[in-house]
Amino acid sequence: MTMDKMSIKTYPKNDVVIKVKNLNVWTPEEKSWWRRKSSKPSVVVLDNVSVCMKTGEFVAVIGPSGAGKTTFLMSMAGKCTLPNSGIIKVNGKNIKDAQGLVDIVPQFDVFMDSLSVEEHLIFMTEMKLGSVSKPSNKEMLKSLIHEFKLETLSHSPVSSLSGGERRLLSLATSLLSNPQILICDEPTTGLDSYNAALVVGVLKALSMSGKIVICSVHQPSSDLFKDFNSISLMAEGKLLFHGTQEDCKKKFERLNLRCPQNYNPAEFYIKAVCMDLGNKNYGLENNCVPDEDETGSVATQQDLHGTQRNWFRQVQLLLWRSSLAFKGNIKNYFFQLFLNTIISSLIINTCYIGISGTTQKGVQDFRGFLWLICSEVSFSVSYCALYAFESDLTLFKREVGIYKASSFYVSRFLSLVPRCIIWPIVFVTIATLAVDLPNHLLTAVKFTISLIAMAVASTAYGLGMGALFISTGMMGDVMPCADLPLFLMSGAFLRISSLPIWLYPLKFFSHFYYGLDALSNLYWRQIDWIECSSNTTSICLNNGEAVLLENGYSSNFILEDSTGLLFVTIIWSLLGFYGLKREENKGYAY
Ligand SMILES: Nc1ncnc2c1ncn2[C@@H]1O[C@H](COP(=O)(O)OP(=O)(O)OP(=O)(O)O)[C@@H](O)[C@H]1O
Repeated sequence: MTMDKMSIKTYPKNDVVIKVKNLNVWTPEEKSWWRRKSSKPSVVVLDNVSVCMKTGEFVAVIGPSGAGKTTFLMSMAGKCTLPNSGIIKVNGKNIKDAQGLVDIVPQFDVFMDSLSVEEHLIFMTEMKLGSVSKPSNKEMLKSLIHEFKLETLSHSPVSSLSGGERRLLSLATSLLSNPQILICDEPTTGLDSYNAALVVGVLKALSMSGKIVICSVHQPSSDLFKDFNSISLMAEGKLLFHGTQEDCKKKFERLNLRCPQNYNPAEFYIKAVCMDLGNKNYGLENNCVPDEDETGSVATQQDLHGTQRNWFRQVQLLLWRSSLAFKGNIKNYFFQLFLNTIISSLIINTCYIGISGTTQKGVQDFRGFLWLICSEVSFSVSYCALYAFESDLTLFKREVGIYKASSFYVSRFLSLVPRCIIWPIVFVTIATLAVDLPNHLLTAVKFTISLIAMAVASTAYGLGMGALFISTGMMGDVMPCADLPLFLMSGAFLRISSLPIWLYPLKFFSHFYYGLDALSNLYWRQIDWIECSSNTTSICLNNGEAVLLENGYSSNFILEDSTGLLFVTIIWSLLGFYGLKREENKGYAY
C-alpha cells in the first residue's frame, strides 16, 4: 500500500489550529522524608515553548534524545503527568475543553492481546462512539478496517500482528473518534523501511485530509523525512525552530550551516543543534504565535474525560471484553480448576475418608476438615484475584478517560464471580463425598452456599490487596503477612475466646472467621451426641454445641456471618478501588 493509493475516507474538512504559549514543564523536586534537603532537584523538561500549528500540517518533531519531544507531544495531547504551566488552545478553546479534538498514538502499542483485531475495534467503537449497530458507527468502523488494510487480519489475535500492523491498528483506534489533531510518538521506531513508509503514508494522507498530524521521529530516512511539510526542532527542552522544510534549510544556510548533498537533513539539523547549542540563535520561525492576552492552561489527563458511555454499559462492555479474553484462555482456566479444586479436594477426601464428628477423635479431625475446605477455597480465589489487575495495569492507564475506574473495578470483580461459584461447588461435592455428614445432601448444599459467600469476600480481599500494591508489585509479599492474623482469627488454631481483648476487633475483618463459623455451626449443630469414653481423664465434649462453645463461635451465626462477609467485601472493595483510583491519578502510561 502506498501513500497515493491510500485514501483515508474523510471526515469533514474543518480548519483547526493548535496554539501553545509559554509552555513550561518540569520534574517535581523530591525530598527525603528524614532530611529537609532535596534528594532530587527539579529539572526543566520544556523551557518556554510557544508554537502554532495549522490544518494540513504534517509536523516532524526532531531533536536529540532527551530533548523533550515526548513531553511536548504529551502536553499537546493534554496527557502530561509532570508539573507544568502555560497555555494550550485548540481552535481558541482551552485544551481541556477540546475533548475529542486531539488524540495521541503513543510509542508503545498496548492492547488486550488475546482479542482479535475486529473484537478490539468493536470494543473501542462501542466505548468511544456508541453502538456498532448504528449505521454511522458501522460505516466508520468498516471504512477504517478497509483504509488500514486490516480486513485480512480482522480475525487474527492482536498478539499475532507484526509491529507495523499493530501501529496501523493503534492509528485506526485513535481515528475512530475522528480527532482533528493526531499526535504520534515515534510512529516509525522499530519498523522496517516498508512498514515505516506505510505508516508515514497513512499519516500524510490524514494531514492532507485536513487534520494536523504531529509526529516525533528518530532518525527518519531522507525519503520519509521529505514527506513532512513542517519541522519542529528541539534541544534541551527548547523549541529552536518551527516552520517548513524550506525555511529550516534557509535558516541554517544563513548561519553558514549547509546540509551536504546526499546527507540526511534531519540528521544534519540534529547534529548541528547538538554541537552548536548555545552558540547560535536559531530563532523561532513561527507565523502565528498566540496573542499576548490569551489565558488558559495546560490540561492534565484527568481533565480530558470525553463523553463516556453510561456506567452500566461500560461495565457490560468491559465484561464482554474480559469474556473474550477468557475464551482465548479457557484451557488455563480448566487446568486451574483441575489443580485447585479437583486434585486438592481429592487429596482431602482421601485423607479424611470415613471421619465423623461423633467420636472424640473425630472432633479434632472434623475441625481440621472444615478448616481445610474453608482455607482451600479462600486461598485459591483470593490469590487468583490478587494478580487480576497486574497484567492489565498499562492497558487501564492507556484507556483512562474512555471508561471510569469504578466500572473497570466492578467488571473485574464480576468477571471473577463465576469462579466463586464453581470452585466451592466442585470442592464441596468431591471433598464431602467420603465424610460422614448428617443430612448429607442438604448439609453439603448449605456448606456450598456459605463457601460461595466466603469466596466472594475472599475475591474482594485479593482484588483489594492487588490494587493497593499494584505499582510496587509487592502484593505477593504483603498478602501472606495479612493472611496470618486473618486466619488466626478463624478459631481453627486459637480459641477465639482466648484472644487478647485488643485483638478481638480483628476477627470482624476475617473472612476466614465468618466462613469457618458458618461451616462449624452448620455441622456441629446437627451433632447431638458425641461419644465419651468412660476412662478418659480429659474434659469430654459430649455434643456439637459444646464444640461450638469451646471454639467461641457465634450463636446467631446466619445473621452475623452474612453481614460480616458483606462488610468484609465492601471494605476490601473500597480499599481496592482507592488503590486503582490512585493508579489512574498517576496519569497516562506512555
Ligand atoms: N516523568 C518524568 N520524571 C522525570 N524526568 C522525566 C520524566 N519525563 C521526562 N523526563 C525527563 O525529561 C527529559 C525529556 O524527556 P522526553 O522523553 O520528553 O525526551 P525525548 O526527546 O522524547 O527523548 P527520546 O528521544 O530519547 O525519547 C529527559 O531528560 C527525561 O529524563
